[in-house]
Amino acid sequence: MSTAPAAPARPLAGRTVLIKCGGSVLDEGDAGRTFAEDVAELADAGTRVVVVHGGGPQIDTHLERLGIQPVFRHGLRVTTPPTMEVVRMVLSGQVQRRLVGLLNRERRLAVGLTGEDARTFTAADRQVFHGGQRVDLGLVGDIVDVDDRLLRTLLDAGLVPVVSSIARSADGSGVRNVNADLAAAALAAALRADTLLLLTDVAGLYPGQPDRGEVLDRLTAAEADALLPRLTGGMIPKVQACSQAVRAGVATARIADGRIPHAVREHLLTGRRTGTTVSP
Ligand SMILES: Nc1ncnc2c1ncn2[C@@H]1O[C@H](COP(=O)(O)OP(=O)(O)O)[C@@H](O)[C@H]1O
Ligand SMILES: CC(=O)N[C@@H](CCC(=O)OP(=O)(O)O)C(=O)O
Repeated sequence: MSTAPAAPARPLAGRTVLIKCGGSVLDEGDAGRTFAEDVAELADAGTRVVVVHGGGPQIDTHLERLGIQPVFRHGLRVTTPPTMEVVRMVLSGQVQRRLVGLLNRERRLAVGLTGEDARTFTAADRQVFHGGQRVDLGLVGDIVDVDDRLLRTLLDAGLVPVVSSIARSADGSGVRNVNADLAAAALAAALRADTLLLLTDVAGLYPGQPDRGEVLDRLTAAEADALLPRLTGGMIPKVQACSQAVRAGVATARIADGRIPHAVREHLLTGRRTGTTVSP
C-alpha cells in the first residue's frame, strides 16, 4: 500500500513568500546548495518566491582587507562613502551573483537586481536617536517607497527575483545602504506576501541572550516591539522587520535557522515550525 505525501500547511500555488537569506547562512556547508534546491521546488509548485539576501560578514571581510574597520550601531553598519562602495560591490557583485548562480544551475530560474533597478527601493536617511542625541549612521537608509512593478513582472513570468538591499536615495543624490531584514520586510508588505522567512545563523530569538538554552517560540507584534529596547546587534533589525511586516498585513514572519540543510523546505513546504514566529 502506498502512503500519500504529507499535505503542506497551506496551498502552494499562488502563494507569495519572501525569503531573506542572511550573509551568515551562505557560507555554511551545504546550506547554499539546498537553499537553491528548495526555492526551485517552491517555484515549481506555483509559489511566487522573492529572495532578499544579506552579506554582512562578506562585507566585513572585504572592508578588513582594505584596512577599514567595520562599525555597527544599533545593529546597523555605519556607512561612509568608501564603505558604501564596498557594500554595493560585495552585495550585488559577489553575494547576489553566487545565489543567482546556484539558483540557475539546474534551469532558468533567477534574476538578480538591486533596489536601485527600476527604482524598486527608495530610501530616506535613517534617523536613529540614542539618549536624546542623533546617531550619525552615514549613508544608511530606511525604505520609504517600494515600486514593485519590475518584481511583479518577473514573478508573473515564473522567475525568482534575487534582490540586494541597496536603495536609490529619496533626494536622488545617490544610493543608501539598507539593512537586508528591513528591506525584506518592506518588500513583503508591498507584495502582500503571505510569509516572511528570515534565515539566519541562530535557531531563533534567544530571550535570555547570551544564554542560548531556550528559543522564544512565538510572539505578537506588540510583544516584539516591547522587547526591542532589550535586544542587541543583528537581532534588532530582525525583530523590527518581523513586527513591521505583520503590522503591514503579512500573515506570518519567522526568524529561523538557515544553516540546516533544506531549511526552506522545512518551513515552507512541510509546514514544520521551528524558530521564532511573529504574528499580528
Ligand atoms: N537575543 C538574540 N537571539 C538570537 N541571536 C542574537 C540575539 N542577540 C543578538 N543575536 C545575534 O544576532 C545574530 C544574527 O544577526 P546577523 O549577524 O545580522 O545575521 P544575518 O547575517 O543572518 O542577518 C546572531 O548570530 C546572534 O549572534
Ligand atoms: C545598514 C546595514 O547594516 N546594511 C547591511 C546590509 C547587508 C545585510 O543586512 O546583511 P546581513 O543580512 O547578512 O546582516 C550591512 O551593510 O551589513
